[in-house]
Amino acid sequence: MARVIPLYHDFAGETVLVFGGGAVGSRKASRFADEARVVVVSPAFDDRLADLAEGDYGAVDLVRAAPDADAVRGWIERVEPALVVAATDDAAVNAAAEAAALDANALVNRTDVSAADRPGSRGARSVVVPATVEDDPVRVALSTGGASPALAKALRERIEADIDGAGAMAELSGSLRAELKDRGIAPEKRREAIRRVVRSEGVWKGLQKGDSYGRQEADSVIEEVLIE
Ligand SMILES: C[C@@]1(CC(=O)O)c2cc3[nH]c(cc4nc(cc5[nH]c(cc(n2)[C@H]1CCC(=O)O)[C@@](C)(CC(=O)O)[C@@H]5CCC(=O)O)C(CC(=O)O)=C4CCC(=O)O)c(CCC(=O)O)c3CC(=O)O
Ligand SMILES: NC(=O)C1=CN([C@@H]2O[C@H](COP(=O)(O)OP(=O)(O)OC[C@H]3O[C@@H](n4cnc5c(N)ncnc54)[C@H](O)[C@@H]3O)[C@@H](O)[C@H]2O)C=CC1
Repeated sequence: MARVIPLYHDFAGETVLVFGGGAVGSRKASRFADEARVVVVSPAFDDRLADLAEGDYGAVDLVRAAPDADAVRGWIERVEPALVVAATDDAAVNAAAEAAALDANALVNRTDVSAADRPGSRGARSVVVPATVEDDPVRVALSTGGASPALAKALRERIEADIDGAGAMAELSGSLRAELKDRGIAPEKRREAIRRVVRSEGVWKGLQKGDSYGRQEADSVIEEVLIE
């Protein structure tokens, strides 16, 4: 089975080009609409895509066309995407989109190929879209190596509850880290203080009540570390 490593990409100012406007193409388009300009090329569009184009998720361009395997290359050259998503129900078109994307130095997400169909390396620019959980600025990416997307979804739903409040914890511990540095606290003490804050049940519970409660709890955890 292909081993894949999760990396995080910044697509601001970039374009994601999706071939295929069905159930899968529209899920991918909505996934990327907050992160990038999205163009969907397809002869027909899922209802969800029409809602997305009208909604406030950012502008998704819907282009009505059914390029054949030869014509997808021209679309990629014109649109210059950072990522191509091959999500049509035509395997030859998806394969052509993958090849043309790689030739154009773009990333490619092939939605119709399982890990079992890809023995050996898939190449570093052939990417898997993980299930993601977000509590800004915290992001969890989850993959089953392509073995079971349904499991990726189920695990994502479990983790959603686990990381509730992680965004606030990231903000709080990030600013405490800067403050301890400014106060000239020695590096080892600083690290120990932050390590204890992010593991403190009291701070997590405090953050659920509000940022200032979390802050108070964190301050007492830190004072304990500093007098040790
Ligand atoms: C390889 C990969 C390529 C890629 O698309 O990137 C891929 C491929 C395929 N998916 C298939 C099926 C389903 N995919 C989902 C759902 C998701 N699929 C996603 C990713 C991936 N899917 C990549 C691997 C991810 C990993 O490593 O785990 C998620 C995580 C992200 C996203 O797509 O946004 C998103 C959940 C998002 C969320 O909810 O958080 C469901 C569940 C549902 O719809 O309820 C089903 C039906 C149940 C099932 O079959 O498991 C099929 C069979 C098609 C057929 O029937 O022939 C193939 C093709 C094949 O395997 O051959
Ligand atoms: N990655 C994933 O999570 C999943 C992947 N799949 C695979 O993804 C593919 C698409 O699945 P669905 O969206 O459910 O199928 P679908 O049939 O709902 O959508 C396919 C879309 O591709 C469009 N299309 C056909 N020819 C085209 C062309 N030449 N250029 C551009 N668009 C074209 C169709 O008009 C349609 O809108 C299938 O091959 C399936 O095996 C299926 C389920 C989940």
